[in-house]
Amino acid sequence: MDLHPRRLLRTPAIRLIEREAQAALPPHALMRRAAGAAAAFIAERWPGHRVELLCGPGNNGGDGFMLAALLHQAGHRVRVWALPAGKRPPDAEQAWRELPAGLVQAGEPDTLDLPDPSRTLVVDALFGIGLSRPLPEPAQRWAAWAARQGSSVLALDTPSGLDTDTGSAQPGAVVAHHTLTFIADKPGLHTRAGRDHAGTVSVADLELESDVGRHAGLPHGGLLVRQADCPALFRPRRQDSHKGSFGTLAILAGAPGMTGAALLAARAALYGGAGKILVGLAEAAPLALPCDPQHPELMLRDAEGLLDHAAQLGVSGWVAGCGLGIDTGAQRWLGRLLAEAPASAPLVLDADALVLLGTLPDLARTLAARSGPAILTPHPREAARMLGLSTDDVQADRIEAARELAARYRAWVVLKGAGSIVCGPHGAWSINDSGNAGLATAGTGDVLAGMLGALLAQGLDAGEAARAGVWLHGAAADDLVARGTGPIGLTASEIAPAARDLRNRGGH
Ligand SMILES: NC(=O)C1=CN([C@@H]2O[C@H](COP(=O)(O)OP(=O)(O)OC[C@H]3O[C@@H](n4cnc5c(N)ncnc54)[C@H](OP(=O)(O)O)[C@@H]3O)[C@@H](O)[C@H]2O)[C@@H](O)CC1
Ligand SMILES: [K+]
Repeated sequence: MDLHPRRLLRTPAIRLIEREAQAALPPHALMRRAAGAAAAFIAERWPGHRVELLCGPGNNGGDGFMLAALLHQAGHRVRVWALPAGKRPPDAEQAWRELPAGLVQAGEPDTLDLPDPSRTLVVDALFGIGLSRPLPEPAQRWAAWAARQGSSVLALDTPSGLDTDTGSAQPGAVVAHHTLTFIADKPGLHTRAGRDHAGTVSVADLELESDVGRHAGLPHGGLLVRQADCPALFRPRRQDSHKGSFGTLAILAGAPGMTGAALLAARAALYGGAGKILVGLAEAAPLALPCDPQHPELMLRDAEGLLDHAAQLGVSGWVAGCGLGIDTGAQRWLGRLLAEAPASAPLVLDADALVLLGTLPDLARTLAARSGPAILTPHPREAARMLGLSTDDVQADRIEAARELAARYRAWVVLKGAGSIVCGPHGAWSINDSGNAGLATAGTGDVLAGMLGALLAQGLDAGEAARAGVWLHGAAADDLVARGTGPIGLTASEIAPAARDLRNRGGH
């Protein structure tokens, strides 16, 4: 069930595969496979548990009925709570008819308390990918009841009320600890509210793996980024190497009062393995801070001086924007960077650089016309400003927002937030699987930008660097949380050393 690579499919692709399979297979075969996979999943993880099944009016409810029959046969104590249904679809109707007598309960579960919650599993089979309206009552009440009981909650296909394409959750949507999703994994289980509602996601491919492969193309197919997708992070270094082997990264950042942003990015690049790091602070020489006392390895310059001498200094990659400011100086320096940096030097553009790109069409045109690769790292508000949308519009479909930005700027885009989206200039998208709420603190974006710059300087191509950098950033935060350093009070400065340790250890 732990498929690799983990493909993510949006509903049109899932529905297409479902239709083709329905046409090729005997009636009800697909639902039998779904229920069989769920029964095996439960037998392995919750042997001997009582099972409370909450079943809806459509085929998701049908999965629940078939599962109830299988669990009953296997000796579990099973109760079925069914939402009122008009005319059920044929598969669900068949499953309803096959239910052994005595399993369906009269009344509603939320009038009861479970006698032995730790030995009970609640299965959410209320709604799946067919829910096109707000989650109705009493489903919302049943979802709240399930959460109150303290039992494990397993969602079939998706937590009811969660949009598997976008990760938007309806009010009252089920919060599951585990989701067993059918045919293929789905993007909405991993981004936005999906991360809070779906819990651990496993896939039952219903023996349709090759069909998934055929329908996994754009625009509806993407990938989940996990450790196994980032081998470049863990490649051993050759003994026969020197600092020139790992690139010279230049960082244009840190207006007066924002020097910290520049240092966070630069230190992250250092821990990220860049060979040499130059920081061009957004101020006139002489610098207020000539050296980073904590990391004297970093070479501090003024922005203008760094741009003037970049070629002689052998700069092989750039990060720009962290605390850069948006005044005329910042505009000029970013303009120079976009026009002068050779195509061989990839760029990471973050924070104020994105504000400037969104407000100055000349800069945007210069970027789109560049032949060298660039990675843009907006959070949803920055993405909204660049697209002329509201933040809610961006969040309503994060994948499409990332695709639109990537196409517009002909760049790689990392749309940050729970389940960051990584999208290439031709629209190929993936969703990062690592990270936690501890990252919602000042400076973590600067750290990500520095880490991405370091990976580019070490020769990863832009797509590989974007996926691996975002995964590493989140995975380091996950490691810190596992050690008790967060999520509350996790600081941005702690991420880069944790990421270094993780890489040298060979991963989780
Ligand atoms: N995809 C696959 O390959 C496989 C799919 N399988 C399973 O089927 C699931 C999709 O099933 P599904 O399309 O039937 O929709 P489902 O998500 O169950 O629920 C929405 C339905 O409820 C109806 N509805 C009625 N009253 C309503 C009310 N008051 N409030 C809201 N809705 C109400 C609603 O009617 P509508 O809004 O369209 O009028 C709609 O028809 C899928 O997730 C998976 O679990 C597996 O069996 C095997 C392989
Ligand atoms: K469900």
